[in-house]
Amino acid sequence: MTSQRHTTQRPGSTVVRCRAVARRFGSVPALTRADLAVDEGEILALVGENGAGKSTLMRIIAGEIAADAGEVSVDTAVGLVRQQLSTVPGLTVIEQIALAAPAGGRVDWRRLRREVTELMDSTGLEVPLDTQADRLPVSLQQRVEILSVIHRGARCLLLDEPTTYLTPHEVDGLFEMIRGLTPTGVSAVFISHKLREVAAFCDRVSVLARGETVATFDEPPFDLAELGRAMTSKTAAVDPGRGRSHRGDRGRARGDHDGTRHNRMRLRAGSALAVAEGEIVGIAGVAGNGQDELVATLTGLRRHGAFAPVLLDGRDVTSLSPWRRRRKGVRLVPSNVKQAAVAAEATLADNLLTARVDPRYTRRGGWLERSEVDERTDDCLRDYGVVATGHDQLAGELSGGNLQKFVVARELAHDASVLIAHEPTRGVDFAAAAQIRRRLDRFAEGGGGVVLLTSDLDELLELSDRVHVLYNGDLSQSFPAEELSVGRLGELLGGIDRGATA
Ligand SMILES: Nc1ncnc2c1ncn2[C@@H]1O[C@H](COP(=O)(O)OP(=O)(O)OP(=O)(O)O)[C@@H](O)[C@H]1O
Repeated sequence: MTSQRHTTQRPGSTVVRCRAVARRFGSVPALTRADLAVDEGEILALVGENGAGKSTLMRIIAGEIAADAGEVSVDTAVGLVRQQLSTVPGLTVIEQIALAAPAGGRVDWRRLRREVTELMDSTGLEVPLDTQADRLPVSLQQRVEILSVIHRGARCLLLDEPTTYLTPHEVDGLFEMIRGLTPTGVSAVFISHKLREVAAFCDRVSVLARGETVATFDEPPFDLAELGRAMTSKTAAVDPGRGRSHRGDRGRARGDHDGTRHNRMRLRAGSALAVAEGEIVGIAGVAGNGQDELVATLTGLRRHGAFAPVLLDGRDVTSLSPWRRRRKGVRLVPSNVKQAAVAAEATLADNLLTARVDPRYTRRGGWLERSEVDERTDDCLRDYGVVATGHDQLAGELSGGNLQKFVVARELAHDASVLIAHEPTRGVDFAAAAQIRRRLDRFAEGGGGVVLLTSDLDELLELSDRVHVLYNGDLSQSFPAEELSVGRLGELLGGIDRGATA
């Protein structure tokens, strides 16, 4: 497809320009012909399916990696907020920001603190400056990165999915702040899979598909359907099964196993949370209200008294290690897949192997059946449409969304009985998100139990049978999902009228 660009006269000079940029990683062509122009004072959205090359283009503009071909000119100070967090273990937030600050002699801590406090006031992005950054929930770590880049004096912000961990309120705050800066000539490139955010906040949209710029939309309002079509224009047909499933229909299908809902398999935290076979139990809550603690307690990573004991199949498994729980079928999609679910330097096949306990992988005598592992890995990649070269590719080389799909595939593969899914569609494009939702649904229909923690309220209501609200470390009673709406959930999330806590 030829690149389409409808130019209009815009004020402000162009501060970043890329023409016909190409870049390969080994045999993988990440970019084939990317064009991009960012003008002073504008917010440009960069959209595209998982693996389209968005992050690669940002890394080239930021000077982290070089292009193989094409022209790149950058006439301003750019600051990249990466998809993957770069929190340095052991440092406090203010130390982390000092580390990223422009070099030059000793740090004037007083001044730094004053500047960052002012920045927090003006952006509404609050963080505790004296807390160790790696102990903060990922949502706050993301805020630290954004503050750090702005504090460093970047005039063109390259924001690679900066809103994945932010609440809608924080997203509003972030854009209000950037809008406040644009009259002074600051510009931003904003990568997001949430087209609603793109439509609400951006001046222009550039679309990448399979490494090539296929369209640029210059005038809001943007036609989201047309945007979606441009994004998928170079890939196979979008899955026709996309769209909402209906809880009622699904419930009936599940009940039809044999007319009853089995309680054979249960995971239970205290008396509050119980997940039966065939059930998806949603946990709603603003990040930082105890989600990480709940997930850690359910999976055995840590024990938080408020949620223990944990029962599986009616037996107390509170003292079982995460590994032994895995052997009993408890699986996890963590909220930060890249850091917590894979070894980036290992191949996908090795990542499948180390995460699973499967007798099929060993011959008699304990020898590893390598070809079986490789085949299973390729099955996962194929089933979930993961863009990868094959089982031998290193996990760290996958794009963010493709890695997410791989981890969901791995965790849901055979022998899973309970899945703890924490933001399972984070960072994936809309077609892949719909596919992951269908897989969760199908897993439940097949008798699995799912604990779903997601900040996407539509997703929560679409998938869950019942919903608990987590607020300030307390789980509410559960509400049947069909009695809830996004508006009602919003009230519950804010702690208004939460119903009795269990
Ligand atoms: N360091 C690397 N080594 C090998 N392949 C890579 C590397 N970085 C990126 N790729 C590949 O380049 C392609 C583009 O990746 P990129 O991360 O730019 O996509 P993206 O559009 O940002 O995707 P997402 O929306 O999933 O974040 C992918 O196929 C990816 O696997």
